[in-house]
Amino acid sequence: MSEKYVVTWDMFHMHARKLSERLLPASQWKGIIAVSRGGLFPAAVMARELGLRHIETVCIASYDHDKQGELNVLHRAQGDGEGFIVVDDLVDTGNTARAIREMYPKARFVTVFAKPAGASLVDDYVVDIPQNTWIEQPWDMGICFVPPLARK
Ligand SMILES: O=P(O)(O)OC[C@H]1O[C@H](OP(=O)(O)OP(=O)(O)O)[C@H](O)[C@@H]1O
Ligand SMILES: Nc1nc2[nH]cnc2c(=O)[nH]1
Ligand SMILES: [Mg+2]
Repeated sequence: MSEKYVVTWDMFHMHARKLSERLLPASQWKGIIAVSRGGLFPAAVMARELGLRHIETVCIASYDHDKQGELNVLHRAQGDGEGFIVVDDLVDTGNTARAIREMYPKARFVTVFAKPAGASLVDDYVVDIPQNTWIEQPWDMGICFVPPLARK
């Protein structure tokens, strides 16, 4: 990926709240299925905003840092997703989203960020990101010292 898009906690929170707003009224949902691990972050914000307390997970591993391998489903919430919101932090190639759609055909599947290759696979998302751009999520970063420009 040639470009980088840095996401702060504040911005992530704001986007996740916006996504929640579009899922009103909350009474139509039984709960949330978070695509772990990335989806756990928006799921927590959405659960709070929508007053939902039934949270399930589908645990998928595929990326080793920025290289994607085979999808490995370690755990999956039961059912076809009816009445549930399935949330992931982002859709990139769409490989994860395709697997999720097959597992939960009746769920509403949403993400915070979407790149063009996967955008059509989700029912809704908040932020468009170019395909050549790596999204640096706040939970993968830390605050660190930056040396002054005029360092001796
Ligand atoms: O559209 P794709 O190309 O499939 O990529 C999207 C997936 O990649 C990341 O998860 P990852 O597999 O890195 O695991 P993590 O959520 O545990 O960090 C992200 O959270 C999505 O789930
Ligand atoms: N953090 C992060 N994980 C990803 N998994 C697939 N694409 C991305 C991305 O752009 N950023
Ligand atoms: Mg993920």
